[in-house]
Amino acid sequence: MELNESVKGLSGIGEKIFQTLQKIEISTLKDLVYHLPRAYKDFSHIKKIGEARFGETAFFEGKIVSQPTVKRPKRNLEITSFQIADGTGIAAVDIFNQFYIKNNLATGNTLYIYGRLEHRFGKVRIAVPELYFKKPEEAFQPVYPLTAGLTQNMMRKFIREALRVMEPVELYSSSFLRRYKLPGIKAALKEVHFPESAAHIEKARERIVFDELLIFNRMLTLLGDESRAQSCARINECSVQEFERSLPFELTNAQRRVMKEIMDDIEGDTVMNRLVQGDVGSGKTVIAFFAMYCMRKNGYQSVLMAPTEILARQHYETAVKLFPENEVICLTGAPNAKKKDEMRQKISDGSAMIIIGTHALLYGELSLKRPGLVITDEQHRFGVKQRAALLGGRDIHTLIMSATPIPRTLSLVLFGHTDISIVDELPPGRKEIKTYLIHRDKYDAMVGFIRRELSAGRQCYFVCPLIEEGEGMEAKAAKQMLEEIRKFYPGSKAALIHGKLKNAEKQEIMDDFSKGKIQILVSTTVIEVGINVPNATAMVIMNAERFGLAQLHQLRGRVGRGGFQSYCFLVSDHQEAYERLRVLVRSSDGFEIAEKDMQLRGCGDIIGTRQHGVSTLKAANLITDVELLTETKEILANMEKVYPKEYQMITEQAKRQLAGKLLEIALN
Ligand SMILES: Nc1ncnc2c1ncn2[C@@H]1O[C@H](COP(=O)(O)OP(=O)(O)OP(=O)(O)O)[C@@H](O)[C@H]1O
Repeated sequence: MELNESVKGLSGIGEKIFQTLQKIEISTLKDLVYHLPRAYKDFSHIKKIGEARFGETAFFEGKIVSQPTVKRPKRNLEITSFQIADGTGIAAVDIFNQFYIKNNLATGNTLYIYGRLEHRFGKVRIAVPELYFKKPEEAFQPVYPLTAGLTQNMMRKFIREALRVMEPVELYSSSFLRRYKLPGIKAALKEVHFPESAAHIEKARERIVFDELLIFNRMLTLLGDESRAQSCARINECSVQEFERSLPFELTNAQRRVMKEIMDDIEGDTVMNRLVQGDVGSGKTVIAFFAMYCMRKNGYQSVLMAPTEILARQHYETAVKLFPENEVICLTGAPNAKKKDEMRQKISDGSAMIIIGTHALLYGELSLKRPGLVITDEQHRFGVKQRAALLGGRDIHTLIMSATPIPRTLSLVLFGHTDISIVDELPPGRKEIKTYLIHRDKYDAMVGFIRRELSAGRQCYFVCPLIEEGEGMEAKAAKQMLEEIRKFYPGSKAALIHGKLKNAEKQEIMDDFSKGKIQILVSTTVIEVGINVPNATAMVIMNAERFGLAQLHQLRGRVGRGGFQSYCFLVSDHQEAYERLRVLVRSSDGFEIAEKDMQLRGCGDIIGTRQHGVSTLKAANLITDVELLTETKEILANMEKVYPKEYQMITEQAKRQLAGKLLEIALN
């Protein structure tokens, strides 16, 4: 069978199981054999009770030394207890409701138990025990990520069967495999699922990660490597000093440096392709506006693509302060058809110089008279070239703004073909945001503290997390929060903003909040990126344990944007999350926090990868596999010459995955 055939052809997979498998993104044989174990049970080594550490999960062998006793503390619950000994120690074992096993237990029988050794209530015990009457044949048993309706046994059976009937495609020649000390793909897939030894697992996983990262690197070069086009825009008249005179503040040195870098780019002969990274509140927006200012000064139009409508509006408000109002256009909300036509007209006849909108609105709709620059955010960079082309040609400058700090080692790989500017300085007068972990006992004190902030004229945010069960629930939780808050602070005006509201409603609430007509904004995470209300000084994040650190840092960055001392309260009753959350209490450095977050949770959320582009990585972790990431990047650099056939194969794979991604983005 072929790799991309449906798993439906496998024995045991009918329509119902097929649908269940799809929930964990398995439709084809390829998906199935690349559904890798998240752990292995190690049966290769029998651990002695006397030698295992408490807390260690291991495989034990012992004889039953006490007559099993049965208790029924509740209806439907039966606990069978006994002890085993192996010459080095004795451990107690409890099993629940496993009637079949219970009947086979007798003093003197030998048992194999896989479980966690614990010391509780004065006794050594084996917790979560799995009992075997015979030693399992395999040395390691894979443990797969599952969903309801699937069992480990089923997965093992399906994967074994898939490996038997299909022939994986080998991307490399034997000399390539020898050169990089890699096992063949067939062996690697077999070993990653049904390994003979720990060393085999490591080798097999490395091969699979190697492929993923090589293809990933190729995807990045495909996105970035077309030799830089000649720039169409002739820019020679712009000055940082002159721009600065139109601002209400002095620029920081970092801002000036980055603006200078942009100027050098756009005054050159080839198009700019630059990423601006900076921590929350470091003042990236003004840098974007400087680039637009240069374009306008030289008669070219700029397009600013914002990730949300609220942000597009906010940028519009800033833009009209810096540019003549009739030259700025904001394509958000649903202006009536006549207005829309007028806007299109102004864009195509060149009287609109600054065009702001969301990605969706700007996609494929416009024809610009003199396009010069497209500014987008980091999450939407995949496909930005395609969009630039739609807006009028590939010789347009692009500037990418990153709202998420990405650790340097990683950004060098991810953005290897993009120039990077870092805004590594905050505007003067910013005070560190004081961050506290709030347990239920302290909640009232926090409520009182915020009351004082409100009476001093400040504003605050209360953020409720997205609740898994669906958006309806999310809105409900936030609504309850709003009621509660109105009771807490009867003298202040509070409003609720969430994703289900109409854009015009959202906009009105945001406007009222930024003008100070509303003092308390209760919100789901719609406020996450970019919102800028300098008078807001307190950020309360409910159920903080549900958020990633990088996301919390972004949320926290909504306060502390003016000169006032600001506060962030992470409300959580989940003590087990405190260690992770303390990273935020200790650090205000977005780069450090992002790195920690990636180590703890993988990279998905950080670079917006789950939705946008890198979800092709299943086995690889961009932080822990960073060495292999760099190595594959180096291999790729010479591969076309030395291993042209392999290069071809990798390129095809990369193109196929990229096409899928771009389609996904276009449809979003
Ligand atoms: N040099 C400066 N001096 C004083 N204030 C500044 C300076 N640069 C920017 N600001 C102000 O700092 C605030 C934050 O700037 P901006 O919104 O550009 O941050 P950002 O880097 O985009 O942050 P985020 O990623 O959180 O959206 C704004 O109110 C802006 O007007």
